[in-house]
Amino acid sequence: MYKAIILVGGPSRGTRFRPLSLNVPKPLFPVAGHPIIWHHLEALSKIEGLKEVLLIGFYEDSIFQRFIDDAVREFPKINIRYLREYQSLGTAGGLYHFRDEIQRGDPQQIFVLNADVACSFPLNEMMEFHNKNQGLCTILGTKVAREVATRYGCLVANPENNEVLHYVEKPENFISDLISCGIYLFDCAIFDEMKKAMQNKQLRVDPDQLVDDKLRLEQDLFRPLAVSKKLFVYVTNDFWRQIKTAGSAVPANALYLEQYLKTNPDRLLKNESGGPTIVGCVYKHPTAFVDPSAKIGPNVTIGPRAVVGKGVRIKDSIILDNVEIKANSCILHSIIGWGSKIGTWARVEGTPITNDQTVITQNGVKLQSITILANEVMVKDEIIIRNCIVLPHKELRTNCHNEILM
Ligand SMILES: Nc1nc2c(ncn2[C@@H]2O[C@H](COP(=O)(O)OP(=O)(O)O[C@H]3O[C@H](CO)[C@@H](O)[C@H](O)[C@@H]3O)[C@@H](O)[C@H]2O)c(=O)[nH]1
Repeated sequence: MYKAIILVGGPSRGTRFRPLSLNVPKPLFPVAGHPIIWHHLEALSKIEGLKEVLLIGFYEDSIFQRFIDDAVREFPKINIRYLREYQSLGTAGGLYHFRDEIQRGDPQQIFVLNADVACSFPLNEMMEFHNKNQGLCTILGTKVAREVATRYGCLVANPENNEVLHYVEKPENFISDLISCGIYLFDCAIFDEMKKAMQNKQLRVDPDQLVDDKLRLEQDLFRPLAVSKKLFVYVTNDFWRQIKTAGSAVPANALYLEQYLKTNPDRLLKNESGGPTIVGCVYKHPTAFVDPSAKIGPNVTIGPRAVVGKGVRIKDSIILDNVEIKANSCILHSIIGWGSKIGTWARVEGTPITNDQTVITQNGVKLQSITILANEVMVKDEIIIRNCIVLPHKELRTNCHNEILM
């Protein structure tokens, strides 16, 4: 029997996801028509013998209830629960705190998944790899561009057997382009290692060292595991990316839509006579309406009850619930928030992003990125909004470029 944990974090961690996280906790933000962590559940549901998924975080208890109610109907073989940390305990702190709950029923192995990633989740392959070596933990790893590697947990592995020789979390200088995807498979003996790590932390009396009560997988567990030759990496060449900023939901959307094309093409819109023109991968919620004269795609998700008018063009964007886009408007590289209204002949445009930007402004200037309208924003007829982040309930009557509109 197997179990899985999704580390969902808490409200204080979603700040880079603003303004969208003002409306919905980041793990529940819809990407490719489903909450971010629904994709984790879908992947976990394909593991034979996986009985329980625990969401661990420090959000209020009620936050995940509706999602869980829907998910248990959709994935009936999995028991899904939320366990709340009384405060942020760190990436291993919650696991350690709830260790009895996690080990109840004696699971053979436990998957631990960061919530804020989009991935093909090659979990069965990880498991096969894990069972062939002598490790306590297998990390899913991937190669990234050298210039961004230091933003992640970096690994140096033995090319013969993929044993991790060296692990450094977000090193100051480049050590490797092989990084941790934040997806792990553990044997239950990891809890003994956590106990040791916790004791070491409590014993540490170096006054110069900033001691807090958090236990972190990356800093407190992986280093000693690498030293004792119990840490391995399974390297994937399939898709993976972080979802940190609000804008990064758009490229994540593209990855999942392209995956649908391979695995569930029926989830995507097709070109049909009398229907809108579809370019590439497009997901539309069944309750949304798109006028047949509109041209949509590639990489577009249209949420529940959205209405897309005549002659509208949408590309590389996420349109959320209850949005109305009036005739002949153009939406490119943008996220249009819940209940927003775009007038006729308007243009809302951002810039496509490649690697996730970690900052929004530089020297007081808004960097080129995805344009984001929060909820209930109104863009008047013929207005152009380019490279902006717009906070909730704004009414935009003049053209705006490169601004954060509060
Ligand atoms: N339950 C809980 N979850 C937490 C806590 N702190 C963080 N998390 C969750 O743990 C995950 C990692 O978050 P961060 O601590 O912000 O780390 P990071 O910058 O995303 O880096 C991590 O992920 C990278 C891959 O995306 C890794 O490369 C890196 O090594 C590290 O694991 C996220 O899903 C976050 O919600 C906590 O105190 N409690």
